[in-house]
Amino acid sequence: MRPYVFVNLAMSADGKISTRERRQVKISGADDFKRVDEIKAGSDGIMVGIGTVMADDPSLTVKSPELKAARRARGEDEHPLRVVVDSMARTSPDADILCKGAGQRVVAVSAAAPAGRVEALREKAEVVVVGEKGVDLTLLMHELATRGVKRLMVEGGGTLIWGLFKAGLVDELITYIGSTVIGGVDAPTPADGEGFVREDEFPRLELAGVERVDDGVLLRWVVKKEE
Ligand SMILES: NC(=O)c1ccc[n+]([C@@H]2O[C@H](COP(=O)([O-])OP(=O)(O)OC[C@H]3O[C@@H](n4cnc5c(N)ncnc54)[C@H](O)[C@@H]3O)[C@@H](O)[C@H]2O)c1
Ligand SMILES: Nc1nc(=O)c(N)c(NC[C@H](O)[C@H](O)[C@H](O)COP(=O)(O)O)[nH]1
Repeated sequence: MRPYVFVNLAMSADGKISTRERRQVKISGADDFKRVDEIKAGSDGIMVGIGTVMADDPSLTVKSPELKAARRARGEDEHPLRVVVDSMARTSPDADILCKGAGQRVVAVSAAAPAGRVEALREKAEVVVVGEKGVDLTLLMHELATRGVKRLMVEGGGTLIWGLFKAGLVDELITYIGSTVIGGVDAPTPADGEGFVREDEFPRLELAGVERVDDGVLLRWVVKKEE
């Protein structure tokens, strides 16, 4: 049992999700940011890796007052459960994702995480220990499902997204391609990590949607399940 997992990201026309210095770049236009807020508000959980927390310090909160009111009217927290995948418990207890906005947080760590840092995080979030060195994403998904997460939005970054594909945990990939060029051989891309090598490892996608949004293109793929 696991949540339905959909990845939502923005990348430049040349396939980068931020600069080589991992500084966040505004790739989405106003309409796409509005769309992102809507799908965030329709999710039970939203997940990022520690690399994204260190680079962007995102709060991952729902921005629209109407969408927050609608969540409250459904008896839900204003913001989805926020999840950080963070093997070594490097998330700062002062991070926006742990401090901004009401709602539940889970920080997923590995058994190798230093006890002191884990304890410091317990003040601000539920800490879930899954995995020996890295976070066991399959076990984490089961943990999130037991907490009522049915629809999980994954924002990134590239290392986490590849890890989720590698574990066969992605159901849908939504990519916004914005009208800018970032460049940089070391700039992050939507799927970083080790990467697949053999063609028979490549996840196969079925194109489910193509839409012009702002000055870019929104592509939606459904991940084909292994026969
Ligand atoms: N444009 C976008 O839509 C978008 C969205 C999110 C992040 N970003 C960018 O992505 C960059 C961060 O990406 P990143 O790759 O450095 O870090 P990340 O956010 O993907 O976090 C990866 C880290 O998570 C931890 N982790 C633990 N278990 C793991 C597992 N099983 N699989 C994978 N990771 C695991 C590891 O410490 C790993 O280094 C930033 O520059 C940020 O701006 C862009
Ligand atoms: N959809 C999208 N378009 C972009 O142009 C861009 N740069 C991101 N980047 C993802 C980033 O990690 C978080 O979405 C923001 O950091 C949100 O942060 P807040 O919740 O507003 O604090 N995402």
